[in-house]
Amino acid sequence: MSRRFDAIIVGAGQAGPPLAGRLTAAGMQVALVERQFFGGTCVNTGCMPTKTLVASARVAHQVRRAADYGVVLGGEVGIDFQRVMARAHTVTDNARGNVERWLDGMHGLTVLRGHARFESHDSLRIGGEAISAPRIFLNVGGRALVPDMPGVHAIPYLTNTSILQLDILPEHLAIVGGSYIGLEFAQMFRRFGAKVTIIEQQPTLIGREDDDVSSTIAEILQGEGIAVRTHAECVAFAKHASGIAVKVDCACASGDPGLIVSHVLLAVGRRPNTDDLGLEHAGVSTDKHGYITVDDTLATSVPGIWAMGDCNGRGAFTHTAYNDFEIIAANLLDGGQRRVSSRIAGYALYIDPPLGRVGMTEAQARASGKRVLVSKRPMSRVGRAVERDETQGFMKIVADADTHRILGAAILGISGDEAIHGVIDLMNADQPYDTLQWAVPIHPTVSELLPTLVGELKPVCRPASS
Ligand SMILES: Cc1cc2nc3c(=O)[nH]c(=O)nc-3n(C[C@H](O)[C@H](O)[C@H](O)COP(=O)(O)OP(=O)(O)OC[C@H]3O[C@@H](n4cnc5c(N)ncnc54)[C@H](O)[C@@H]3O)c2cc1C
Ligand SMILES: NC(=O)c1ccc[n+]([C@@H]2O[C@H](COP(=O)([O-])OP(=O)(O)OC[C@H]3O[C@@H](n4cnc5c(N)ncnc54)[C@H](O)[C@@H]3O)[C@@H](O)[C@H]2O)c1
Repeated sequence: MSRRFDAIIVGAGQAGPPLAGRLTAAGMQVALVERQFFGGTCVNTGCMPTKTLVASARVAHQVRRAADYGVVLGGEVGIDFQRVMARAHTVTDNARGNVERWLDGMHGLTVLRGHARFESHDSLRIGGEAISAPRIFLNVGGRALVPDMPGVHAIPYLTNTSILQLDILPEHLAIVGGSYIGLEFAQMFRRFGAKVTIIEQQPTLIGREDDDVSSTIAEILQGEGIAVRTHAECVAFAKHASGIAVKVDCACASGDPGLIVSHVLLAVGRRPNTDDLGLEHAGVSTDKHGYITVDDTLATSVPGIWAMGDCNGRGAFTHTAYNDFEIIAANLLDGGQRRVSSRIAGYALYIDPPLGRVGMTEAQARASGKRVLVSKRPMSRVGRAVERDETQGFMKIVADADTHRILGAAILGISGDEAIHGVIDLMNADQPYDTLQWAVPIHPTVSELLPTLVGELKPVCRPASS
C-alpha cells in the first residue's frame, strides 16, 4: 500500500524546499524526500562553503598587501587551515540546519529521509516505503563528473566535495579544469599558501568567455604565482613515490613522469543525479548526458512530472534552480505564463576580483549578425578601484546598434558581481541603453561608470563571413 499525497518533491536543493512552502500554503499534502544533506549542493559542497573560503583567502591576500596601504603588521601572515575550514563548515551547518528545521516544521509537509526511486509514473519507493501523487517535482541536482581519464582510479583524486574535508593544506595542488570550480579553488588555495597548477584542455581558461576576459583572468592568477597549463589534451595520472604524477603534455616522453604534485582536484564539470532515480519506470526522457528533458515550462516527457534545477540541464546555478521553482509555482498556483526561455542569463565567477556577467559575450554578439556596439574601460580608470588599489580587470558592454538594447556585459573587477546588476536590471526591464545615460549614480562606486560606458559605445566591424 502506498501513501498518497497531492504532490511529491524529490530533493531538498534550491528549488524543492521553496516549492514545498508554496504547495503546502495552497493547501496540498506534500511529501519531500531528501537522501543526504538538506540544502543540496549550494549549501553543503558548493556556493556557501566555497564563498566562505574565498572570503578567508581574500583577507589573507589583503593582509599580505597591508604595507601598500600604509598599514604596519607585526610579523609574517599565517594561515590556520583548520580554522579556515571550520569557518566554512559552520556556515554550511547553520544553513543546512535552517533548511531542515524549516521543512520539519512546515504544516502539510511530510519529510522523508532516504533515496527515492520511481516505481511507476506516479509512485516512488524510499527504502521500505512506497508513496504516490498526481504531481511529482524532481530537484535531484548533480555531482562532480569523474571522466575515465587514464590512471584516474589509481590515485586518490579530490572533488569539490572531498576537498572540503581536508584538514592539512596541500603542498602542491593540481587542478584539472580551468572553469568556475577550478579557478575559485585555485586562487583560494594559492592564497592559503599551497603551490597550485591549473591544467585545462582548452586553449584558454574559462573558455566560454571572450578572449580578453580569459586572458585577464589568467594574468590575475599567474600574477599570484599560480601555474597555468592550457592545451592539456593528454592528461594522465599515476602514483609516484613523492605523491601523484600528472602527465600534461601529449609530447611528454615515456619515462618522463610529468608534474609531481601532492593532491589532484578534478573540476571538469558535473553530471546529473538521474542515473539512480529509476526514470525508466516512469518513462521520463533524458538527453545523452542524463539531463532530464523539459519543455519551456519545465514539464518532462511525462504529464504530471516536472524537473527543476541542475538536473534539467537548463541552468547550472543556484539562482537558475530557484528561478525554476518560481516558474513552476507561478504557472501552477498563480495562473502565470512563465517560460525558461525568457530568463536572461547572469552569473559570476568568484575569483578576486570577481567576474560579473550577463547575456551575450562580445564574440557571440559579433557572430549573431547584429550591428554591434562595444564599450570597454579598464578598472584603472574607475575611481573606486583606484582608491582601493584594486585596479585589475575591465568593464565591457555590448549593445545592438539598431534596437539600442544591451546584448551583454562583463565586469571583471572589484565589485563586478554586484555592479553587473545595473545591467541585468536594465535588460530585464527591456529598456534601451540610453536610459542609463540619464541615471545619476552614486559616487564613488563601480556602477557609476555604467552611464559613461554606455556613452562611449562604438560600432565594431562584423566578421568577414557575415
Ligand atoms: C564548488 C561549487 C561552487 C558553486 N558555486 C556557486 C555559486 O557561487 N553561485 C551559484 O549560483 N552556483 C554555484 N554552484 C552551483 C550550485 O551549487 C548549483 O547550481 C545548485 O546547488 C543546484 O541546485 P539544485 O537545486 O538543482 O540541486 P542540488 O542543490 O544539487 O540539490 C539536489 C538534492 O537532491 C538530493 N537527491 C538527489 N537524488 C535524490 C534521490 N534519488 N532521492 C532523494 N534525494 C535526492 C541530493 O541529495 C541534493 O540534496 C556551485 C557548485 C559547486 C559544485
Ligand atoms: N561562481 C559560480 O556560480 C559557480 C562556481 C562553481 C561552480 N559553478 C557551477 O558548477 C558547474 C561545474 O563547474 P566546473 O568548473 O566543474 O565545470 P565546467 O563545465 O564549467 O568546466 C569544466 C572545465 O574542465 C575542462 N576539462 C574538461 N575535461 C578536461 C580534461 N580531461 N582535461 C583538462 N580539462 C578538462 C573544460 O574544458 C572546462 O574548462 C558550472 O557549470 C557552474 O554552473 C558555479
